[in-house]
Amino acid sequence: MRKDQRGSGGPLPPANTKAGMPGSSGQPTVPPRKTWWIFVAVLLVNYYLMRLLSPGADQAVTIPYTVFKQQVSQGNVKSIYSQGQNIEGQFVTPVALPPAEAAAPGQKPPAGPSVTATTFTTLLPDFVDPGFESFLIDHEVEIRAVPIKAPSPWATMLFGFGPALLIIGFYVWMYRRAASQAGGMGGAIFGMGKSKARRYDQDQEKKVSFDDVAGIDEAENELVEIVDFLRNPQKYTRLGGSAPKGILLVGAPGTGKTLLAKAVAGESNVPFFSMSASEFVEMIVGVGAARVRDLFKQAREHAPSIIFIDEIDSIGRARGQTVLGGASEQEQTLNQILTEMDGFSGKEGVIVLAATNQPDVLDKALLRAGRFDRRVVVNLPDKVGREAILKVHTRKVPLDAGVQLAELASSTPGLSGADLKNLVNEAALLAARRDQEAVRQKDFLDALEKLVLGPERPIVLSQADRERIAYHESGHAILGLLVPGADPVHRVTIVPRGQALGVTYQRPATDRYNYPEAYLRARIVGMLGGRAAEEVVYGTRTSGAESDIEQATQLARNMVTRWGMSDKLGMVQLASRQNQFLGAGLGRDAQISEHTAALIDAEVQKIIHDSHDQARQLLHNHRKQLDALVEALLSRETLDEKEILDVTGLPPAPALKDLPNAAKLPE
Ligand SMILES: Nc1ncnc2c1ncn2[C@@H]1O[C@H](COP(=O)(O)OP(=O)(O)OP(=O)(O)O)[C@@H](O)[C@H]1O
Ligand SMILES: [Zn+2]
Repeated sequence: MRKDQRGSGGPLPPANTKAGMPGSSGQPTVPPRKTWWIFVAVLLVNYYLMRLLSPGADQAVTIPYTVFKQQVSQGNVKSIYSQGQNIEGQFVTPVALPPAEAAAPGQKPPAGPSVTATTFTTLLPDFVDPGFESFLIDHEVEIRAVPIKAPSPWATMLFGFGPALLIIGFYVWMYRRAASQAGGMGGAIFGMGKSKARRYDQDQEKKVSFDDVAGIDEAENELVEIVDFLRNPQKYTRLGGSAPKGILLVGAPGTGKTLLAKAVAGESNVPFFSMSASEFVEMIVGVGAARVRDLFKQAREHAPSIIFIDEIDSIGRARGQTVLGGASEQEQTLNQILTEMDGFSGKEGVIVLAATNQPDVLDKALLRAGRFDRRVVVNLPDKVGREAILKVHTRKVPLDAGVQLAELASSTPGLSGADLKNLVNEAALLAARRDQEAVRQKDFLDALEKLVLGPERPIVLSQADRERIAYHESGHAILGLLVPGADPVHRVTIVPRGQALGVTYQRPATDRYNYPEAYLRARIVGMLGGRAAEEVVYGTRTSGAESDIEQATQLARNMVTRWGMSDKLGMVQLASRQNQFLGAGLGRDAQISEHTAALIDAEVQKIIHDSHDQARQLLHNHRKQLDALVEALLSRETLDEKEILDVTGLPPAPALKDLPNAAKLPE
């Protein structure tokens, strides 16, 4: 019950957000942990190189003063260098020393055979004899001014510049990685201002045509003209006209805006430069503008061509209104785009397509004539559209004869093209896991459930908890059958899924574009049915109604503040309009007085209160059916539409149009 969610269609509470879409934007690369290991390895290699390159460093042995004097008198010491009492020197011929005498400084004498050494160190005793200097000169020992163990010039250089080189190398390498991950041309360190735009025309296999786009015909039709222009520009420019320079594709996430842009390129057979607007802007000021310049330069060189800028809202946000810092960089980038678009005449044959799902935040300057003055709205697909999209994506999937894409399309209102693609993919994976040769309808339905409600969650619940959840869900389901106008109940389950401990899955029978007040009230009554059932049966409350309460309140508030459905407040706009595509509120709030705010709260409470009473009353009157459904759920866990009707003996809820007075709910 905790966070039990109810499937719902249409844009009321956003029915579902986009699920599992492949991310289309190149995120700035963060060095992963692995990188640091490589860095450490490079340091180690560096260290060992040093040791190799500094000669004699490890062969020098410490010898007693007596041995040193003995070697000098034998004429076997070539040169020495002294500093204070320390003397280091070189033998003429290497000397084999017994292990006890040949100990590297600070180390225990090595065990085993004697050590052969060419360099040595020793310590002068305090009482060194006065004739020591002439003794050395007599035996032709060179007294040097520089240490014998001076590192080779190579080592000096490495010591001096090594760390700096290493760090520079590391950054170059990181930068290249980042650039290549962003899919880029020009990954050198000096290529910062390069656009990193991807060209799609080159790999023919990935070429997209209008055949791959389905269910968004209006948008497609508007772009057909563009394709024609790109194919033979002369036809249009002959009489002095010029093509549109910029077209803004506007629509919810996953509706196929990118796909459409690619299809335009594929159909017109011109190079397609694609870049996500967020990729323009990096931390360094001025890079964005440079990338824009480079992108447009490339496009012009390859004209006729298409530039596609995804997520343009991330830089095209009205200037001076950015959320966080970085405004000036973003403004520069935006200004550069405006300059570039003003710069070409429209006869070069470069067309700029841009996509956004927040058209209302865009800077007005972008939308002026001669820039993105055409706007193509890409809507969520309707039932026919969804079927067409399913057809496209099942082209290469072996389907069982029993698969009915039309039926699937009607139970997926609110899903975008990307969602549907994902659905087909999940179903195919499921069928493969079930060792089938073809994908069956059931695989699609199970995949849909997983997609909309999340994967099953294996948690163990006590018998008492299960019963309580069963009552909660049955409460929703029974009201879905009783309240006229309620959406058909497709499924009830007490298998925990995603966030939910149980789910009642309701979907409108057809796509809805306009919501009668009675329908909205029926929805609220149904949403409150879970808690109401618990109250009727146990007389106590649990926290399990949280998301029901949230959704019902939101809906009631919209009725009052946006849709003028409160008699007390009337048709006054009391809340800002929502973003059509994201469901989030728009920036500017409607101005309301404190008095009005209090009235709104009272009206919202009244709707909720009345609906709650009604839910409790209806369930109280149908306790027998409620108990029957709970019993079936406890033994079978999941029931589909037909089973629900069988178990309860209730007919499906009557449609609103069958009622004499649709605005009022029956008692
Ligand atoms: N109308 C459609 N017909 C066929 N496939 C579609 C359609 N819409 C989306 N898809 C599938 O979904 C994928 C993702 O869609 P796309 O990236 O074009 O969406 P978008 O609108 O650009 O989304 P976003 O706003 O998140 O960038 C496409 O590659 C395509 O496979
Ligand atoms: Zn609930």
